[in-house]
Amino acid sequence: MDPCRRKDTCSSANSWGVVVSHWDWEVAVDFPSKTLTCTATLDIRTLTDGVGSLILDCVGLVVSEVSSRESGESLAYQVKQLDGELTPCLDISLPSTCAKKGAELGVRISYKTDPALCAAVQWLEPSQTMGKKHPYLYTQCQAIHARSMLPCQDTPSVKSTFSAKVAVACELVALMGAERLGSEPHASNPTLTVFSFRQNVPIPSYLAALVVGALESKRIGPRSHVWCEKEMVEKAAWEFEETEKMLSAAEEVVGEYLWGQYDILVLPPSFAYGGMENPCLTFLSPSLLAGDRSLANVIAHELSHSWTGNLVTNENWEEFWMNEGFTTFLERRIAAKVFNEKERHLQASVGWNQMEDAIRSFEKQGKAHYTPLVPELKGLHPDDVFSCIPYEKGSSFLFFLETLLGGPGTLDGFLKAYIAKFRYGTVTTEQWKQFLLEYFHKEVSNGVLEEVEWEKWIREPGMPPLKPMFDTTLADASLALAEKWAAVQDISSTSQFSSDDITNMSSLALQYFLDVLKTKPPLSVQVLEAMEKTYSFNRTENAEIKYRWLRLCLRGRWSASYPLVIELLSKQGRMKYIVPLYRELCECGEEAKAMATATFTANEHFYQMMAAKKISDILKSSGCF
Ligand SMILES: CC/C=C\C/C=C\C[C@@H](O)/C=C/C=C/C=C\[C@@H](O)CCCC(=O)O
Ligand SMILES: [Zn+2]
Repeated sequence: MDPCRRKDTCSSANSWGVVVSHWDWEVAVDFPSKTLTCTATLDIRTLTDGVGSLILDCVGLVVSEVSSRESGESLAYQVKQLDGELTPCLDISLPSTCAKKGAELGVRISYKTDPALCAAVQWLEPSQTMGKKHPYLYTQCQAIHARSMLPCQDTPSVKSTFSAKVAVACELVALMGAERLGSEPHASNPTLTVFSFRQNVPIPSYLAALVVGALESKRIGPRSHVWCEKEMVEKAAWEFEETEKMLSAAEEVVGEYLWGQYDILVLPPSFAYGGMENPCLTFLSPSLLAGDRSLANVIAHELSHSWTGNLVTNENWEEFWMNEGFTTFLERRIAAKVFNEKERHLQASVGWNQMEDAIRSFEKQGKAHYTPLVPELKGLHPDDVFSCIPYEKGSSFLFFLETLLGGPGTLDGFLKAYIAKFRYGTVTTEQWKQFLLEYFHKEVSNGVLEEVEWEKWIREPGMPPLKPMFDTTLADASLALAEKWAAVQDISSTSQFSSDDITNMSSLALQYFLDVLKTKPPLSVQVLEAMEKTYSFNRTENAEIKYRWLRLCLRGRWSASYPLVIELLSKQGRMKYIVPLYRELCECGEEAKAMATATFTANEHFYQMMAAKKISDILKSSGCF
């Protein structure tokens, strides 16, 4: 093993000795049994002499046969759990023809997924869809769930191309994060249609993505469609109409878009994330459909991953900020181009406050070791460590470097060169730093970067060593208003407020306002009532505002807000909202805890598996069960 190459602590694969360069996937989707019946043929190549086996990550896969594509011979295999590894693996004995470095083989694996263990796939009943007639499934593989639907080297350090054929009932449509090659009737079963796909850009396993449902599409740009159930198509097409503008802005900064199509899929509300950057087909939560395009920055974020993350990929999950910090930075460079520089600064300020909240929350839970930009993950599941910290600390770090190097836009040339150098491969913080220091060698010799406390930014837990100078023009009014509300002593003084206070505030400025209030002592029930009367936050359609508002209500123990919290928790599976709301609800006393438990029990199967696990952990640690 290359001693400079750090082992991915989240994968058992022997990818130091053998790599999968392409996988071909044949899938039959069976809704009644909630299983995928598959054959995966992996093209492997040995990297050293004497590799006797292919070790793949594998969770709950019921393997029926493994054979060589070339000879048809069966290959011996064993599913086992290696000491110190997070999940089981499939150990396949390789034939003697693979003994030498550079040997190639097609390894064919027939298997079924296990509905109880397949965290990658969410199966929805027709009743859980908008149309109510057809079932639906979608996948979420990041960080390490691909192994529950595909035996693979489930580490971002390995990238492969793939091809796939997916058989589904005739009335359904299958899509993957790939080029769509078309569909045809199944050769022997007239009730099935087979959809074909190909991804020619090598991708890590976490970007494998599949969706099946009664999907329709509408074109929203020269290289973009929006896909969803037909009931939502028009609304989604309007909300995300500015996609092409954002794509073009990104291309100005980081170079040509290399993936062909950039489509968007709007999922049912159980989807646990705001968005997922699946190649060629971004997956989005319907919580972004605010009706006023105010949450479309998530599109800027997801499409930015087409460069930072999907082309240049974090080498392992400890390096997650190489995906997310860079993407958040690029997302905001797009905001500066499409809107203006001040908007970019407001986004960064809101992000900074979110990061502070996440860091304080981990510290309170005794998990400060989750807060460095590059945390140590040995023995930890990436889902547990996930937060906005790599996004915001990472983006703030880049922002700070940009300030030292000359201000807005001065990193753009560097970013383009960085993408060109590392594209189709992976990267570590150390490689990035070396490349940055070489690229800016003149500035370095002039001492411009001398004040950077690299180790503090990169390795130390807690808040970064300094806060970059964000312009506060668009935040000032929110801050002043929050200070006024926080200062209310006598309820009669709330007559100074009126709905005009917020008429000219953007959705983001309102988020800033509510975030500042969250850092203050809890508002009293009377003050919360007055605020509701003045601003009608209970009725907002904007999910970012709603969840912030409800958190304030819970902190103020306003029991009249509990039904609204329960309603959100029952309709929405996005973890960014439901995890903090469950946590806060559990702090509101025994009655609220009972409500939280009942809500979870009723919705456990609506939530994605990892979301359900996270919430169940919160309830357990709160003594709910
Ligand atoms: C340093 C952290 C270590 C590992 C984390 C890696 C992966 C975490 C895993 O839980 C998956 C994350 C998937 C994220 C997908 C999309 C996000 O960008 C959405 C952000 C939250 C939201 O807006 O809803
Ligand atoms: Zn992202």
